[in-house]
Amino acid sequence: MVKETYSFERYLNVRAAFGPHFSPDGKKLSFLTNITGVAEVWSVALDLQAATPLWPDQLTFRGERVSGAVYAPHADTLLVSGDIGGNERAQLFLLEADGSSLTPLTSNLDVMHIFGGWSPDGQHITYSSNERDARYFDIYEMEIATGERRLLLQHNGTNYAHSYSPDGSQIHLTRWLSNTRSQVLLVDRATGAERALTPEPDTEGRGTVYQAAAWSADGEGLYLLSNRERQFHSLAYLNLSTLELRYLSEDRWDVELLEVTKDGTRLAMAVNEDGYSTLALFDVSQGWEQRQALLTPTLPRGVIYDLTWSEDGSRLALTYATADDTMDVWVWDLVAGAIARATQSARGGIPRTSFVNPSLVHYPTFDGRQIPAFLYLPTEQQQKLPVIINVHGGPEGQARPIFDPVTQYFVSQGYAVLAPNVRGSTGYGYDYQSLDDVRLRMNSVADLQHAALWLRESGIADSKRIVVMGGSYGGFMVLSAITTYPDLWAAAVDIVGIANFVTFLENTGPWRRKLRESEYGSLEHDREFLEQISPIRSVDKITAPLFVVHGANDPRVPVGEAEQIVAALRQRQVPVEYLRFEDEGHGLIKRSNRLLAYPAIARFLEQQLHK
Ligand SMILES: CSCC[C@H](NC=O)C(=O)N[C@@H](C)C(=O)O
Repeated sequence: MVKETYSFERYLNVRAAFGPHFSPDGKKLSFLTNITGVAEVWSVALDLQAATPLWPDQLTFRGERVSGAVYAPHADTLLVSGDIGGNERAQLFLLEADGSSLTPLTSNLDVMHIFGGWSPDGQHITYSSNERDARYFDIYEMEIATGERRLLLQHNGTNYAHSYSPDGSQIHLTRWLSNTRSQVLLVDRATGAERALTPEPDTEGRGTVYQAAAWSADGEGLYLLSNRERQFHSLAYLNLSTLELRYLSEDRWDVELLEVTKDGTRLAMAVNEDGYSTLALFDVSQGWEQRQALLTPTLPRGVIYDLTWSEDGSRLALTYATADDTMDVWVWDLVAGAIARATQSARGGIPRTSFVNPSLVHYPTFDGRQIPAFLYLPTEQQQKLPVIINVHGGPEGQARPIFDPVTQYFVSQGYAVLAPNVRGSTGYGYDYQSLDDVRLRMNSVADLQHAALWLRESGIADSKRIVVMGGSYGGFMVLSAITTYPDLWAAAVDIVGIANFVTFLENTGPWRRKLRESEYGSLEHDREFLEQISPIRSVDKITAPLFVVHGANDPRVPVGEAEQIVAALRQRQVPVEYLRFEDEGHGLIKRSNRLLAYPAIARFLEQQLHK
């Protein structure tokens, strides 16, 4: 039987739903979905006994990305965050839960507003913003009824508001010195006094991260995740009186998500085990030592993106995806012991059975390490294939077995796709994540070289048809790979990538420069090294045809990075195609733009690999 193949457009029309939040009465679930081409807020009535979910309602019609929606604690309204044109300058809105109105709460379109949480009485919200100084995030509070806001905590650093204490008197925030050094603090709403709950981050030596804190019901402590003196982020309890941090879980892998019910009796956590998520639920009503493991749903191996409890703690919503099925919102009913798929995102009319799951492989690299990677193989042929090495961004990031329509399309076209977690990736411990820092940068690019060598030696790859593709930091990796190891690649695809570390650090959003210098090196101390390893410096080495995509509004990797590499290559007669999108930022989030870019990339690769 001839295998049915589907156009790229069909794959790019696979929808996704994510970011759930229960209404206070638990009868509705809001979520984000890109059904209309970009993420908007929808809601669905919850009748988990219904054989199929009830029809959802669309609540926002911005035509621009919504990045979050959170119900107020005692009203049928939601706090919605969204930006314009991918510029990440998120604004805050108040949405009536029937979709009848979307009222802007912030109006300065030049600054970022990052929602933290609702006050327990629903009268206020806390958020962080760089309104005072583009380089720094301060903590603000706004009275919803009047729109009046006040600067609660001013600090020349990166402060993110997270939540109010159960009694509403304190706001919990984290302060970030770098990507690996943070601190937990409280700010008193009445006095504005800040109280450090964990030590001020060291500027030297090993960093420590504290994150994802959840209040205990009595407000006496915070459950949180930390890697203090550990390789992996582990569950811990911070006593607010003594400031003692007590680990509650062993660190075999990163605990990546943590949510506690409002009454503090139930705790949900997700663990990232070699890229796959496992869920654990506990009754902690008698304290952690007397915890009781609760029944968890049986789900196929995949990735949990977020967790949220219903007000009464009887249900847990989670966004879940597997490599062979799109992201959707599931609801676990702890009373009924039943799991239900609350959203049913369309798969572009493509049978789920045609999507493939990867295998987790490990390949040897230059220093004897084994690099973990997810390998997707076409079902028919599995040798001497065209291969795409798809490099994740970050570098603090991780390739995981999630649904990616671009990967699935290329596999359906007979490509193998390898998604490596080169050194510097998260998910494998502090030391592994540090193996690419600053002067070690090019070792991670060498891991890409060895991925290509392994694919050739294992017979999977046709050595003349190996492509390297990547976005953001992954785009840097692409450009670095084709300048450093030019003979390996038949073609390359750079999406919002860094071409020049000096101009990138000079021009990236001022609020992120210091944080990113901790990963890459600083303009003050490492300029010469950064110039030396910047791909723009070695454009003369490039022979691989290159496809470049960038968003004009990119606040992270300015579009000038793409312009530089394209201009340089056009002077050298290297085949280069370039798509610049005026209504996008750090990546393509609008389906209309994805429908232009990705089929063009596929045609480009077809041309270059079969010329
Ligand atoms: C974890 S912070 C940076 C993640 C982001 N994603 C893509 O790689 C990013 O912007 N990375 C690069 C470009 C950066 O360091 O700014």
